[in-house]
Amino acid sequence: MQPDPDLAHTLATPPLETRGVVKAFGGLRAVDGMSLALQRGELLGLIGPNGAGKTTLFNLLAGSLKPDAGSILVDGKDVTRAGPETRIGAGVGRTFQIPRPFAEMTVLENVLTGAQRQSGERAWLNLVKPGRVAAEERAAVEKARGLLDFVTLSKLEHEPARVLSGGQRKLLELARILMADPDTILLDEPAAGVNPTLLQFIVDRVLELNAQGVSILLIEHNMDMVAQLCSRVVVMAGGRFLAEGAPDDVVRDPAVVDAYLGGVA
Ligand SMILES: Nc1ncnc2c1ncn2[C@@H]1O[C@H](COP(=O)(O)OP(=O)(O)OP(=O)(O)O)[C@@H](O)[C@H]1O
Repeated sequence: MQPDPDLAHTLATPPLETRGVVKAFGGLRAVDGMSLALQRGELLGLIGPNGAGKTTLFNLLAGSLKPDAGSILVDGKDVTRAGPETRIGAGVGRTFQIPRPFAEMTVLENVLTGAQRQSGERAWLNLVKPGRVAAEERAAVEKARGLLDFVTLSKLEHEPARVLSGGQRKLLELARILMADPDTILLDEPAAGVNPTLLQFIVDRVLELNAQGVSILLIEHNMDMVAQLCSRVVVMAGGRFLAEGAPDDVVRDPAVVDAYLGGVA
């Protein structure tokens, strides 16, 4: 059988890439010419000391910030000027270091907010084709329930999100972004503030998503978790690329050790 050139091209194109991206806040270059490519199906770690620019880079990748220079590509297409909705539509999902669910909405309703725009939001269609809208809503609820099952929050579906612990909020957020069927996920510190049992569960879910083919970029300070999940990590310091390699190797790299001790700023 002949190899499919389109498929080969798709597989070789990084799902997410930055080229020379710069973002300054006043005089501070939080991200300073950063280039990075996530490979398809990869689970890549992004580490670096506090203030290295990791979260700012995530905000640029997710479209909530626009870079001052450089470009951002999703599946090889330039999305530098596109907003967050377009990035979600292009298959990029993002979680936050501190998730903020809608506290008074139920757990199930929170997951449903991750669904992409549906016919029901178009009032005219609701009037002329109410059956189609109702069927879409039923399908969305079914999908949301399946995702709550995946993150083991099913028993809490009718509870308001405010009752959830910090770790459960992270799982809820994961379920919410999965509603949009992302090909690529940006995970911002999934381990922070999570108890060890839940942490292992989150690790397992992340591995399962990756095994299903989802490409993942992970910011994490917990190096045990990074070592469990990632075969490659990129180190940022002072807004710039500092090093990359296997987790065990980069933590021994003198430049990386120096950056964590405050040598690079
Ligand atoms: N909105 C903003 N306005 C001004 N400065 C900002 C803003 N966001 C981030 N910064 C600054 O940019 C730098 C990079 O911050 P960023 O949060 O991206 O780092 P980080 O690597 O994610 O750090 P941490 O590991 O502590 O979360 C820091 O000096 C921070 O104070």
